[in-house]
Amino acid sequence: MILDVRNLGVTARDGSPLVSDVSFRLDAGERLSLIGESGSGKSLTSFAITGLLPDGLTATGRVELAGVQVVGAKERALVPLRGRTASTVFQEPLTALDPLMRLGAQVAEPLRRHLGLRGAALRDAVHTALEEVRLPDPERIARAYPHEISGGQRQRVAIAAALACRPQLLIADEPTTALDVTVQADILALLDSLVAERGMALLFVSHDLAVVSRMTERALVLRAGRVVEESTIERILTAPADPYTAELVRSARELDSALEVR
Ligand SMILES: Nc1ncnc2c1ncn2[C@@H]1O[C@H](COP(=O)(O)OP(=O)(O)OP(=O)(O)O)[C@@H](O)[C@H]1O
Repeated sequence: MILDVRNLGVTARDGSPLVSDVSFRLDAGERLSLIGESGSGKSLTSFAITGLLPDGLTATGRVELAGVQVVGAKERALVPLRGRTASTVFQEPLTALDPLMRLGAQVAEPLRRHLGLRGAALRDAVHTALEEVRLPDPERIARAYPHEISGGQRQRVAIAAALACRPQLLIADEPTTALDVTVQADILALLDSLVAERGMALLFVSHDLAVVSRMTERALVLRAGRVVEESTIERILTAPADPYTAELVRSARELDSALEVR
């Protein structure tokens, strides 16, 4: 098992609960989505897995990542896991990328830190990482700054950096929400094939049922920081057990049919 989350809680500075009693497991190579409306606790749950909660928030319960208990761990114990055991791809690639640093140097950073690569070996590994996310002209991209390439290309670079050290778990937090729809489909296809080729586990965070059904077969539905349902996507779409899930499905279908009549 790569990830075992048991009774995870996240509390705010004033003690109010933001996430409560969330439990799930992921085996090596397994995929799961976290779905729910805005504010339901999807991102906080995914941040807690690598110990990256925003300042002032506290996690309780257990998160075992490749056997390491993350909740309460010292930062020193978590740094070797991030980018190596588990990596996160965020909604907005600019949060992961430094605007003032050449893209090649940013992809190089995890390769240097975790794998100790230097010189020509490092350059080759950066080139390979950029090629693997199907970026044309990796040499040019490596020399460019984030603002010099498109949003879709930036997300590809962020994915290259996240996957450069071959993590066992990829956490994708709304990875296509900030992108144009046409680019969205390409990025989803890329993630899907990389996860499959490398046998990675995937935790896919999204509010969009259409996107989720493209990426995973199972989902955990969150509402107000609690799990309301864990089921196959098929079951969620056809026979949602919880009234809230039914509502999510209904509004997704409404959106769909609104598009069809145009
Ligand atoms: N740094 C913070 N301090 C206090 N409350 C926070 C903080 N970050 C998030 N929250 C609150 O925690 C709850 C869960 O937030 P979270 O970001 O996990 O939701 P989400 O389901 O990912 O939604 P979205 O898709 O909008 O990001 C929300 O009510 C949010 O306002």
